[in-house]
Amino acid sequence: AITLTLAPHSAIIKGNIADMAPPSEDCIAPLLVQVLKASGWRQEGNGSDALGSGHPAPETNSSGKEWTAARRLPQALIIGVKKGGTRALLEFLRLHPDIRALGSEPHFFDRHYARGLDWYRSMMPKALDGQIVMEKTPRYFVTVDTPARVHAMSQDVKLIVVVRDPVTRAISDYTQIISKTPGIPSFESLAFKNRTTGQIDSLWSPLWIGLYAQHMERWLAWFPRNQIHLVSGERLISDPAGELGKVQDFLGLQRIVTDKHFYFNKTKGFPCLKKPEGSSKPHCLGKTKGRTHVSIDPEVIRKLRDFYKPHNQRFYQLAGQNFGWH
Ligand SMILES: Nc1ncnc2c1ncn2[C@@H]1O[C@H](COP(=O)(O)OS(=O)(=O)O)[C@@H](OP(=O)(O)O)[C@H]1O
Repeated sequence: AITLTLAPHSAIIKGNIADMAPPSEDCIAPLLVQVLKASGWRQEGNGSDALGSGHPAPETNSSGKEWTAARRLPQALIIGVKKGGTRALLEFLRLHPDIRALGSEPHFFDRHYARGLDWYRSMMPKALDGQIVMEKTPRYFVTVDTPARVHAMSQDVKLIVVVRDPVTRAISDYTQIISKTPGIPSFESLAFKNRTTGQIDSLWSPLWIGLYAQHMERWLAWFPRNQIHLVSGERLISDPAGELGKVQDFLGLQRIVTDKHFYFNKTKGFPCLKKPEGSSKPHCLGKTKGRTHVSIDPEVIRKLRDFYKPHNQRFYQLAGQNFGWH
């Protein structure tokens, strides 16, 4: 819980709201958040959210509105895709004062579902009334049971998917895999069932994850299209503020994260934050984000592009937009 020490002029907050003339309670909740922020209160949850001590009963005023931060289940999830740019999106969204995001990936719906919703809630950062709680676990997008499980938690949850050219995504994925397990077979030998006939192994995880239409259809069996927002991984790099603007609209938030927050770091080759949350120094994502990919035979890339063409077309139709992957 947060202890409030407020100047006398803010005694309004301690009083009985119901007894008071305007400003109305609805005006005061955001006001309180502003007061808290102005007084240096920071959001927690920079990736170190440990298994919490449960969720304390939040204090309420006479009208039942919560004044202290409490742990709540997420109202928005970044469900994928792996290597799409999910970390960048989450870190950029954290700049928004109305978002409280868990820094680590909880993998609740795919790995830890048996621990139950109370466990999941206890993992979340504390949030004030009106703030949106969210987390990202890119594997959710491709795990078969996840849409039904997410739906069982909330029918209204907002879902975000960052998608990226599946060929580039697969190479990015493999680059990470080989960095963790050096000596594994080459990309080429894993991507093909038979290199001579050119038959592709679509069940190899780095390729299978890129079958976006197939995964999207599973989500659409549980959630309406307008509850799923697609972010272009390519535009998240070329125009982060533009993509962030659309995500904030989707979440029903004011556009507070704008081009003022980003600069393009030429050395890194990616957009970075001028001032990330809780810091005054510019900040780029870590070394594992935006790394040099293993080089792949151009002929293999051409074959993969041919393979994905019909899948991408089907995905564009489901998405109602063309992501321009050729
Ligand atoms: N601003 C910024 N800085 C650095 N990297 C950025 C940024 N925006 C998007 N990206 C792209 O994010 C890719 C990693 O995606 P994810 O964070 O989804 O990866 S993971 O699934 O969590 O491992 C990562 O993939 P690689 O380039 O293959 O490393 C980046 O291309």
